[in-house]
Amino acid sequence: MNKKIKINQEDRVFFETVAKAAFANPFGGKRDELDALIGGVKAGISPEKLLAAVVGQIRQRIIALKEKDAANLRHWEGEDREAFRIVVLFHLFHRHLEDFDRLTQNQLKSGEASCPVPFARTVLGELHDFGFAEHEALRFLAVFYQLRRAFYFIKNGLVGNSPSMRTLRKHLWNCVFTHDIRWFESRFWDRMEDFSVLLLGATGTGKGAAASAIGRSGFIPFDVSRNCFSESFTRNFVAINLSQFSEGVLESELFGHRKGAFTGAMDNYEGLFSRCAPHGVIFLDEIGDVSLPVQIKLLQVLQERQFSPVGSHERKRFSGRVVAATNRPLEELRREGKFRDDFYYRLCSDVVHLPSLRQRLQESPQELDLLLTSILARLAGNVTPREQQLVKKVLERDLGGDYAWPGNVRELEQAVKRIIITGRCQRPDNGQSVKKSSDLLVDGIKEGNLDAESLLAQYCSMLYSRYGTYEEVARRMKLDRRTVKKYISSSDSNE
Ligand SMILES: Nc1ncnc2c1ncn2[C@@H]1O[C@H](COP(=O)(O)OP(=O)(O)OP(=O)(O)O)[C@@H](O)[C@H]1O
Repeated sequence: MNKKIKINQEDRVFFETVAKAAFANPFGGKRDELDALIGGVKAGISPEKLLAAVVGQIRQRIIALKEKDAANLRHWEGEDREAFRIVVLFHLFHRHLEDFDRLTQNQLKSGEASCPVPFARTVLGELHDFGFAEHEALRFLAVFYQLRRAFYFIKNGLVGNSPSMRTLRKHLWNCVFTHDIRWFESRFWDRMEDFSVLLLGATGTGKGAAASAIGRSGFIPFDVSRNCFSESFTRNFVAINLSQFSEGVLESELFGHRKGAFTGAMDNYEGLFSRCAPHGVIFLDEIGDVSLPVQIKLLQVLQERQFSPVGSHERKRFSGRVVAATNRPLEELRREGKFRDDFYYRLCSDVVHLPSLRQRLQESPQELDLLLTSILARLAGNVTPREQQLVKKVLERDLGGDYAWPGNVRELEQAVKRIIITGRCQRPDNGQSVKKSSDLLVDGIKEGNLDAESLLAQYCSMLYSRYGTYEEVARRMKLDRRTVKKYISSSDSNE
């Protein structure tokens, strides 16, 4: 008969602390404190030293258990078994952090084809030696990869350390793993598809970046026969900007069509829902711009998990997750009957609010430095602190410290590009631009050289620079918002 191990009080306290750390949100405030307790070091030391201390402490306990021939699940029972199981998982995950990071980076470079996982056999072998069944070992290998990937993309995809950004990261982590990772591990690891996420926030606040972090962090099973994960995470995220398509084209883009379904349908076409991998994420951007008939079709997909390509009765299954975003006031649209309540409730298992850049800068002046470092690194490779300070000074000189950044991070990116090219950036002046666009319009009318399209486009632009939103222009002109947006974009590109 197997001997059963009982842990002493000191080990029990240690194991409990490890369990708390294992289940804590890594973007929450508590995790570092718990790691410091496990590692027996002071909080606030560098992340690398903290990790080394944690791994070292746990390794010592595991070695001691191995010496007593007790480092296998079969020797444990009840609560002690659960505590030992968590310590082993925590230990193995942290031992292979660098392997998983390398895999993520390789996968980013190689794109669509899933990369080989040279260390997979080692991890599976270690899990087996600690007493995990084969199917559990395979699942934990996939969960380890998912945890590390999610950490990577949530940390690096969204720059900023203000309190509202920290809250956002914590929230995104919960979108991927639920608020209690124990639930995730035991029940939801392959069932997150039923939890749609709605991202709300002004233009340029990073809704696309947040969606991509969630989309690249899904569970992907490991395929032993190919020694790789069944999909590349780059294939697991497919995005569409719904406001770019007219209603007819949009249905084909989403659901695909069959050859001959309409004039011009020369071949079968696979839509976005067919292209989404089984555990993948579809990002429906600008969901607030979608017409009521398309809302009904999307609602059906979310409810029944089935859809038909245009011109076909074939029922296809969709087993991915939906993340949607809009910068439009959904409450207002719902009140006006332009956004269906049933569709809204299907979309919002979780609603994530993206903070404005203005709020972030008010909370933490350091935010601007962090964003500038990241934007400049993306545009110019490594820049010196002095060069970064020059850019910052121009921003302050030309825009002033109180600038509201209505276009948020996207506007900041454009301002930095302008500074690189021209050495300055301009504060948009509504008064001047109204005059400029109205002058252009009047000149065109006087000269009699405007066709109907340009007349409408310039008038829309003039109203837009006066009132600032597509909605208001659409209301005044009694036009649909999408049409207004199209006219304004065409007028901007002709300037
Ligand atoms: N926190 C952030 N850190 C780094 N880059 C960011 C952040 N937020 C936004 N960006 C960058 O700003 C640009 C705009 O972001 P994104 O497209 O995600 O905004 P959005 O909220 O989806 O805008 P829209 O509503 O207009 O579609 C992108 O280049 C993105 O990488």
